[in-house]
Amino acid sequence: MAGADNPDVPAEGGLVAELEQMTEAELAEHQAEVAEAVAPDREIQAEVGQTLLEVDDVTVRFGGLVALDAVSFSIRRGEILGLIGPNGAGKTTCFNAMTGVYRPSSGQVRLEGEALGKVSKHGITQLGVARTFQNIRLFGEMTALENVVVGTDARHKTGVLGALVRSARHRREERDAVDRSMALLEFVGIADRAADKAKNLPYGYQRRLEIARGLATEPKLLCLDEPAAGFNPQEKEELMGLIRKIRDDGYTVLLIEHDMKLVMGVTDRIVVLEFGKKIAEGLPAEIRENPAVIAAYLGVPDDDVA
Ligand SMILES: Nc1ncnc2c1ncn2[C@@H]1O[C@H](COP(=O)(O)OP(=O)(O)OP(=O)(O)O)[C@@H](O)[C@H]1O
Repeated sequence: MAGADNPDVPAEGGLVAELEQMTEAELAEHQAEVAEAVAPDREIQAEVGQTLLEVDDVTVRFGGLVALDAVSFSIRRGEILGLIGPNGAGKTTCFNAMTGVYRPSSGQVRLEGEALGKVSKHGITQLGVARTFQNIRLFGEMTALENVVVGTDARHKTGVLGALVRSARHRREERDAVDRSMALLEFVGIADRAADKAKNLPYGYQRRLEIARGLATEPKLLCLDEPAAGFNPQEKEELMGLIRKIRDDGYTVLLIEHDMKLVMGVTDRIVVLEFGKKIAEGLPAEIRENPAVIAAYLGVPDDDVA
């Protein structure tokens, strides 16, 4: 496995120094190579705008509490969809119903037309839905690079036997995984700390590492649960740039976020939940003017809104 002694991992600062010495043309070519490595599945771009995932009349109950009440919406390929609503509105429950953590009490979630009701959490990841968590969940004792390499496992084709005998395919997959993981770390802007243990990374780096790990599974849909929590305004600005870059690289993104400015600034469309029900759906400009949304947020300070 990759690690501090692995020759594939550049020495701290090595990559940054290398990039600084490149001409503009070399840098552009290098960035195109990184983008290609990050999203190898280019065909997804051809289908931008088609429905990727449908939440169809989904209800989730916890005993007597209806956390999600007959909610329906679609996520289209190539868009950044914002899922917002006051505290307790049902956003995380919706994420959990989409990613197999909870099973809907009724209704269906479908990915590319395939019902996910009986698919395991791992199976849903393999079908192409990745997520990050409100509370960061990294392998603290592993390096940043190793955390991302682990994420690529969802795509490996070699079975246990192939891995045990270290077949040629297994070795190639391992090499490709390290290369792609390095490209992902560079893509999210933390390649200079690839060899550091995750637990020793600054908070903002850990959040970016979670995103890199999600992208490592080559998801059709990347779900981000409050990725800007705890960020200062400049970090939020940079995160918005990264989320746009992910979308521009061909991915589809679902975003739960508490910061209204960030949500309005980065999303293509927004779905609003309140008390488990969908109360609005539309373009950011429409949502901002929507009377039901304004009423739902009345009295909620600007930076506590999502
Ligand atoms: N596992 C659970 N068991 C019981 N009730 C739950 C569970 N998960 C969520 N709930 C309840 O369901 C409702 C919706 O919660 P959810 O966490 O989905 O809201 P949210 O919009 O993500 O809120 P926040 O912005 O505070 O994270 C809340 O009333 C919550 O207390």
